[in-house]
Amino acid sequence: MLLNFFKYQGTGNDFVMIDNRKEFFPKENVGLVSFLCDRRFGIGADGLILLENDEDTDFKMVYYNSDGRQGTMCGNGGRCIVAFAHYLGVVDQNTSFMAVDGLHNATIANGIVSLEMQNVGEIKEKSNSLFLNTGSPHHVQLVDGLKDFDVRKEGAKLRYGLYGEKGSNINFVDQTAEDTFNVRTYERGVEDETFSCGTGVTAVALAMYHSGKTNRDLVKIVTPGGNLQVKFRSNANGYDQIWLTGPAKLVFKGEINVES
Ligand SMILES: N[C@@H](CCC[C@H](N)C(=O)O)C(=O)O
Repeated sequence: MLLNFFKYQGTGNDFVMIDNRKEFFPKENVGLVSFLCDRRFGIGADGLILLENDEDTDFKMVYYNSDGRQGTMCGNGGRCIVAFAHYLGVVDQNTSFMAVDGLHNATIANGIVSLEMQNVGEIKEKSNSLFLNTGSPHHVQLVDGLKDFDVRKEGAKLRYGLYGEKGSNINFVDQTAEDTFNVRTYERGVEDETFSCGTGVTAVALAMYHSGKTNRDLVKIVTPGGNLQVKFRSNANGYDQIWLTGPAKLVFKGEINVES
């Protein structure tokens, strides 16, 4: 059987997109999803996303990590699915859609997507790191020499060692200006460094503000795959009006032979 797909990337975090409004995709087939994400035998991606109908919003986002399992929220994937929905004519410039962590508002203009993230409450402070949930769990740690840091090795150590079977995504950070941070992320479910992680850079911006490293509510993030911005409002309970902004692009589309 030939399966139609679209390939998107948001600051180098790449996704196979499938229009599943007709509900044909076998959603519990872990092997199929990991095959489609495989960079040698399949299309190649950090994750796979289904665009589905939703009763109350413009569409529903169903996200899988490249290991084939459904993941928690994906910020870059959320931005890419807005670009995909716009391409399909499902949405215009403003949209709201449903994801695993709830409702998201978003806007798209000239290939730049801004995505509103869920409010964040507690930020846990540990000895040399912070931990928070921005739709997905994130460990945030400042390091020296980020450029040459072994993100895969050190990320895997913390992902399993500190957070057990359930794990966490692990972000390593270097501050380069009052409002600017370089970030490299080890992603759970990909089990490797990715070029960028949307929920991860959101976590970094909030964690850096929380720990006093910056007093800006608009933080610039540089990832190996490109630049993102995170804007937010601090309130008595944590943070709200959190917006993640950056490019999201269609790379190619095609059809792939899937054994049936
Ligand atoms: N790449 C994503 C993060 C995806 C979630 C993560 N891998 C998990 O399931 O924990 C992003 O852009 O946020």
